[in-house]
Amino acid sequence: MAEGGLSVEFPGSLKSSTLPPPRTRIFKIIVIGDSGVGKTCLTYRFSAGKFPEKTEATIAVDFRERLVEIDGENIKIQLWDTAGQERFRKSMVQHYYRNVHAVVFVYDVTNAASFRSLPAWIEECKQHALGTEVPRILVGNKCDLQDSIQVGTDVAQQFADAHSMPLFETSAKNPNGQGDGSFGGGNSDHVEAIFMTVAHKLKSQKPLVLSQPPVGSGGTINLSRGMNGGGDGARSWGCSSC
Ligand SMILES: Nc1nc2c(ncn2[C@@H]2O[C@H](COP(=O)(O)OP(=O)(O)OP(=O)(O)O)[C@@H](O)[C@H]2O)c(=O)[nH]1
Ligand SMILES: [Mg+2]
Repeated sequence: MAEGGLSVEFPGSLKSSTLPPPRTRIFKIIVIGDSGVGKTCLTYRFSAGKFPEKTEATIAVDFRERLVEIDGENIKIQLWDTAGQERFRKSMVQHYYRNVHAVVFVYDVTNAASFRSLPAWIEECKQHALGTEVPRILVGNKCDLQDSIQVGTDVAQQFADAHSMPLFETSAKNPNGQGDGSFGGGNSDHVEAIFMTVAHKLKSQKPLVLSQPPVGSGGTINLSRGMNGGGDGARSWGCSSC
């Protein structure tokens, strides 16, 4: 048997064929929001399992990936960590929004201006033909800075409801809520739970049409929703604010 493959005998045939290993679906999730809200830290936290010691403003985009298994299926979660600064975004914006499966909007709970910017980020998505059929979530980051909070949960929840998005409040730095237990879901890794929730949502969406990767694409699979797919809107997948 070829490595990683599966050898099968077809009835009536003397030849055996080698099937490729099962394909790994890729979910492309873009993470957007003002500069400094913590997009790089959140995506790094999910992919590397820790808070980065030092970050610099992202230029254009960084990719972070993690392979997860959901209900026995291998899924690659591909996070597109985009630049918040306009001057670093210009050349790449078109690429961010191509074949996106989900959008994560991030604001900083200690920075009201980053919350006020959210309508502009939502508008940018609309302009790139991303409608409500694409799952979207709202993340308020830096909840560990309890003494500096400028955006309360109530106002954030109202905004999330108005835009049919689940709200998560978390901290890339202290994702377990250690210290005060007021956020973060006990002992579980909250940042992990956020991205896994999105992946579960994407996996449950039906129908998903797998298209063959172009020759030489290195096995990348494009997913597109069928005509009737994803029509339930974000609200139907529940609010997980915490
Ligand atoms: N206290 C605290 N600081 C955080 C948290 N997340 C990020 N930071 C800090 O916020 C600053 C900006 O974080 P980044 O992740 O680089 O921000 P960004 O959104 O990627 O910024 P751009 O790349 O410019 O768009 C860094 O100094 C981080 O250490 C958090 O949850 N808590
Ligand atoms: Mg960044």
